[in-house]
Amino acid sequence: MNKQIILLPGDGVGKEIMESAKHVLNTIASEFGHSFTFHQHAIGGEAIDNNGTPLPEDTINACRQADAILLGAVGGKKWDSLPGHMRPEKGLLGIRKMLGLFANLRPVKGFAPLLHASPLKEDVIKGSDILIIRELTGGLYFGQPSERRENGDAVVDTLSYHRSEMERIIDKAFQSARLRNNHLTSVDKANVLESSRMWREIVNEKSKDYPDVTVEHVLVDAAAMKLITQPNQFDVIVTENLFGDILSDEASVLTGSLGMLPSASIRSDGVGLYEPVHGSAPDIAGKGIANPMGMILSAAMMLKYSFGMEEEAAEIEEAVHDALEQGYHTPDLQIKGGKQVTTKEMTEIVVDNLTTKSVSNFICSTYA
Ligand SMILES: NC(=O)C1=CN([C@@H]2O[C@H](COP(=O)(O)OP(=O)(O)OC[C@H]3O[C@@H](n4cnc5c(N)ncnc54)[C@H](O)[C@@H]3O)[C@@H](O)[C@H]2O)C=CC1
Ligand SMILES: CC(C)CC(=O)C(=O)O
Ligand SMILES: [Mg+2]
Repeated sequence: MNKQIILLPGDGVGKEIMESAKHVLNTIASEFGHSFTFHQHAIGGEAIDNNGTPLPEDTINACRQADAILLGAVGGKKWDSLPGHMRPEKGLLGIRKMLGLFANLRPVKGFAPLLHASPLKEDVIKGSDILIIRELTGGLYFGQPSERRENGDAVVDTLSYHRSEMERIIDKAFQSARLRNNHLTSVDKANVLESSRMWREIVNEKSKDYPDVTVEHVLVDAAAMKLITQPNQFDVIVTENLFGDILSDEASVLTGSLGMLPSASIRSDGVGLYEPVHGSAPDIAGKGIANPMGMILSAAMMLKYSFGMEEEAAEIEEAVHDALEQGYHTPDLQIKGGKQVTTKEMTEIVVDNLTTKSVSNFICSTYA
């Protein structure tokens, strides 16, 4: 199966961890007999420097024709004083919007070997397995006007949603809950925001179409607290853009590091952009120590959601699990003992686990 994959490494650690994803995907291709063709394009700060815009035309065109897109991260201090429309983050927001990638799936499932890597108590996080579904192309990040007024002394950002934008993400969340444990938590701020009251109404309307799914409404401030005190209470969480952005970084604490979390940004026809949840991590960029797991697991999500390669995705997840079980970890994971490794070393260990696994599978199937 030949697949055209667009790579958008972006800025900071984005470039370092994209190499990891490529290496893992090349290994999967040779182990499973697939062909992945990579096309690299600029986005974010790098694109501002080279093309004068965070989202060049040729990047947009390439993404439109791709089978799937992998993105590292964008942003950095160098571009922080640019006007809003010229910032690196606008490139990422722009590609999400242009491709209509309205559903951002952020699974938060700790790997057993990392239970003790979280600052939270083991018995609190044990067994937690959450899917955060974040609306990705509406709300405060896109609403207009968004501007300074009165010579800079006043400011407005706009939180705007159309009913249809809420309906499609809420439907997606109910469908996802059906494939898991049939429990949906809708997070909003309906005690204050009109947009949240409309969101809540739609969740209640839609719940009639999914009578097998239990629904709970939780206000976002309480949800932030419950996420780290009773994470086992959650199955699928659905929420709007800003709340989902914040809650997913918070939820990463359950897994030991923000560097562990992958995500898929998809639309209904399976086209998707896959990226780790974290940003360009300027504080560690260039040191070769970024945790590549969130990026590698994003590549696994790509195989599963865009290419239907479930077995290949599962092999990557197992190789990641095995690397952690063998005691390897990048410095962001606060683990006593074990073996601290660099981004490149961690990637090689995952690749080794993948190839060893295939060899032992081959031996098993040949001599069974
Ligand atoms: N999707 C994207 O491209 C995102 C981009 N950003 C941008 O990234 C830049 C930095 O933002 P921050 O607030 O610092 O968030 P960040 O997510 O880049 O970093 C937060 C903390 O997590 C650590 N971290 C993140 N990824 C890691 C990894 N793979 N391995 C080890 N440690 C990791 C960083 O070292 C830092 O201490 C900003 O310009 C921001 O706009 C932020 C979030 C998402
Ligand atoms: C545009 C991004 C920088 C927003 C973000 O933090 C994210 O999508 O996780
Ligand atoms: Mg974020």
